[in-house]
Amino acid sequence: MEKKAIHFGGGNIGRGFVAEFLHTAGYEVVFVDVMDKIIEALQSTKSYQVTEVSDEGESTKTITNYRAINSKTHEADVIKEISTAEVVTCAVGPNILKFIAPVIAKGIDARTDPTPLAVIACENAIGATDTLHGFIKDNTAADRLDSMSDRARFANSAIDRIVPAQAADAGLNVRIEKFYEWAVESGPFGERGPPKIDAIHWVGNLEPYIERKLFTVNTSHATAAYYGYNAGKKTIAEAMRDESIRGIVRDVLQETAALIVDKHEISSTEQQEYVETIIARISNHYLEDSVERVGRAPVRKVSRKERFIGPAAQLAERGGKFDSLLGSVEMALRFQNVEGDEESVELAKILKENSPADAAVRLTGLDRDHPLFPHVVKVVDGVQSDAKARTTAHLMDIALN
Ligand SMILES: NC(=O)c1ccc[n+]([C@@H]2O[C@H](COP(=O)([O-])OP(=O)(O)OC[C@H]3O[C@@H](n4cnc5c(N)ncnc54)[C@H](O)[C@@H]3O)[C@@H](O)[C@H]2O)c1
Ligand SMILES: O=P(O)(O)OC[C@@H](O)[C@@H](O)[C@H](O)[C@H](O)CO
Repeated sequence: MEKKAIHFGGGNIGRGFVAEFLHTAGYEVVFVDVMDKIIEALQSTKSYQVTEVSDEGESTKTITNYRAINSKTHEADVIKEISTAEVVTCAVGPNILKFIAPVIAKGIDARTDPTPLAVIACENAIGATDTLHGFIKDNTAADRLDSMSDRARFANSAIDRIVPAQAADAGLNVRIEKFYEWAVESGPFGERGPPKIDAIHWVGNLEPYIERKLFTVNTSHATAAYYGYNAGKKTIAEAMRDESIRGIVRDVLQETAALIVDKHEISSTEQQEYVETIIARISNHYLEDSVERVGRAPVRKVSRKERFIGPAAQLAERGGKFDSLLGSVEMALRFQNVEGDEESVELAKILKENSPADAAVRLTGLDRDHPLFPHVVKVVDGVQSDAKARTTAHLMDIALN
C-alpha cells in the first residue's frame, strides 16, 4: 500500500517545504487546512510548482500525488485519514497547535495499525511537537493515555527554509530559497527507527540545532525586519542593504554566537561560517520577503523562549553581553498596529494599559527577579514614554489648529 502523510497547513512552508520533501520521499500527501481558497485550489489541481531561486538561477520541481480536506467542514474524514497514515506533520503557526490537536487526538485514538504514527510539528518554536503532544493528551481519554505511545510517537524538529509571502497571482506555486535544513529527533522512534524521509537529518539531541537556528536565522531575520520596518524599508533585502541595519544585525549575531559557542559543542569558527551563510541568505534580493511577514506576531516573538528574550535571558544568567538583543526587543515593541497583524494591535494595547514592569511580565514572561528583567523594563518604559510624548504632541497640534 502507498505511504500516506497528513500535513496540516497548506501555506507557504507547508506547500514549499514539508510537502515537497514528503512527496520526494514517496508519500501521498493529504493537506488539511481551514482556508476554503487553499483547499479548493488543492482539490481542483493535480500539481503545483516549487521554484528555488538563487544566484545560480532558478530550478523548478513539480509536486503531484496530493489530496486536500477542509477540517472545518470534514472533520470525520481527517480523523479517518490520520487513523491510516504513517506521518502527521504541521506548519500552521505555534499559536494554532491547540486548534489542530483535538482532531489529531481522535485520529490517533482510532488507529489499529501496529506501527505508531510519526507526529512532527514543523513550526519555528522550541519544543513545538511537545506542545502539540500536550494538547493532544488534553484531548484524549484518561484511560487511553498510557497506551498512546503504541499508536503515536512525537518528535521535535528544527526547520529552516525562507519561504516569503507569494505573489497574489501565484496560485499554489511557491518561490523559495535553495537552502534548507530539517533536523528531527530520532529518539522517540526507539528500536523501530524513524520513517524514511531523506531530507530529514535525524539527530539524538535537537537542542543545539533548534537553538542555533532560532537564535541565528530568526533572531537576525526579525532584527532586520523590526529595524527595517521602523526605518520605512519594505523588504528584508532592502533593510540588509542599509549599512547601519546590517551592522546592527551583525552585533546581535555576535551576542547569540557567544551563547551558542559557550553552550553547545559548536566551535566559534563553525558558528562564524554559519553566521555568514545566514547573513547572505537573509540578504537574498531574489526573495521579495516583506518586513511585515518576517516581523509578524510580535507578541509571540518577544516571548520567553523566543528569538530575543530566549538568548538574552541565557546570556544575562551567564554574565554575557545582551544589549544589542535589547535593541531588537525595543524595535519589536515599536511594531504596533500594523495592518493585518492582530498581535501588533494587541501589543499596542498591552503597552498602553500596563505599567512598564507589568507589561514586561505579560510580554516576556520573565520572572521579576531575573537578571534580564530590569533591562527589559527600561526598554518598555522608553517605548511607552515615546508613545505618550507622541500622543501629547498630537493633542497639542489639534488644539492649536
Ligand atoms: N515561511 C517560512 O519561511 C517558514 C520557515 C520555517 C518555518 N516556518 C514556520 O511554519 C509555520 C507556518 O508558516 P507559513 O509561513 O507557512 O505560514 P502561512 O500563513 O503561509 O501558512 C499557515 C497555514 O496554516 C493554515 N491554518 C491555520 N489554522 C489552521 C487550522 N486550524 N488547521 C489547519 N490549517 C490551519 C492557514 O490557513 C495557512 O494556510 C510557522 O510556524 C512558521 O514559523 C515558516
Ligand atoms: O515564521 P516566524 O513568524 O516565526 O518568523 C518569520 C521568519 O523569520 C521565518 O518564517 C523564516 O523565514 C524561517 O524561519 C526561515 O527558516
